[in-house]
Amino acid sequence: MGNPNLILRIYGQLMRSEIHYNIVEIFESLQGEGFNTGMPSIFIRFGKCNLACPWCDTDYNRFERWTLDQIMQKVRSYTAKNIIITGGEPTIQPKLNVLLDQLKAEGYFLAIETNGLKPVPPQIDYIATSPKRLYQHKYQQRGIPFAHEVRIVNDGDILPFCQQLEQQMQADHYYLSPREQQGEMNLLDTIRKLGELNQRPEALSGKRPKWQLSLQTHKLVGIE
Ligand SMILES: Nc1nc2[nH]cc(C(=O)O)c2c(=O)[nH]1
Ligand code: SF4
Ligand SMILES: [Mg+2]
Repeated sequence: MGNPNLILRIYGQLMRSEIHYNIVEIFESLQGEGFNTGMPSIFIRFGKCNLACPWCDTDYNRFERWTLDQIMQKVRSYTAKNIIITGGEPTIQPKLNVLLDQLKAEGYFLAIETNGLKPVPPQIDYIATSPKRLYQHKYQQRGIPFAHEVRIVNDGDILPFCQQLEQQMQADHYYLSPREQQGEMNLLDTIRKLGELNQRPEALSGKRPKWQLSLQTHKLVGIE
């Protein structure tokens, strides 16, 4: 009879080589947004999304099928130790756990960019979430309860949504970002709204968080 451990290992490897992921792109760049702006990072961008925001900047339905080993080889060819799992919406990717286990086993720090409607896998070290005002009703029903940072895009009458999120989501940092549409950024309107949020008596007295500006700096400087 063969060695049962060896058989299990070979079986495990065969199973893993069968797993495919929907990948839009994998690249190395600097985190462009939020608290970790400037951090060298490997971006793994998954296909598909459970929302359809009109100003979305990602062609998330243009993806290819990659095996776990293909992803790992690409990741190992870069130098950064921070991985940003993004999309599309990465939390709806089947078998994400298997890939995250492998990345963790190889010592990577795992950050995620999620719209915050689905639970975040436990392997993730850093959660950045960008809930969407247009789907406000979904966040009232469900939504993750904690994130390291919340980033809201200023796409209209955003203040009630910001206040809703402060109540329902605990976070270390709260950011408002301008919306970019057809190359136009509503920056003046965004800083005015930051002022409104931060001059509320509850914010001034520390009972409500302070909101800060987050820009997509990678677009401003023309990197990926
Ligand atoms: N440089 C850079 N930083 C980013 N942070 C979040 C990104 C995203 O598309 O999720 C992104 C991106 O696409 N590029
Ligand atoms: S949640 Fe993000 S990826 Fe999905 S449609 Fe909205 S902006 Fe695009
Ligand atoms: Mg992007």
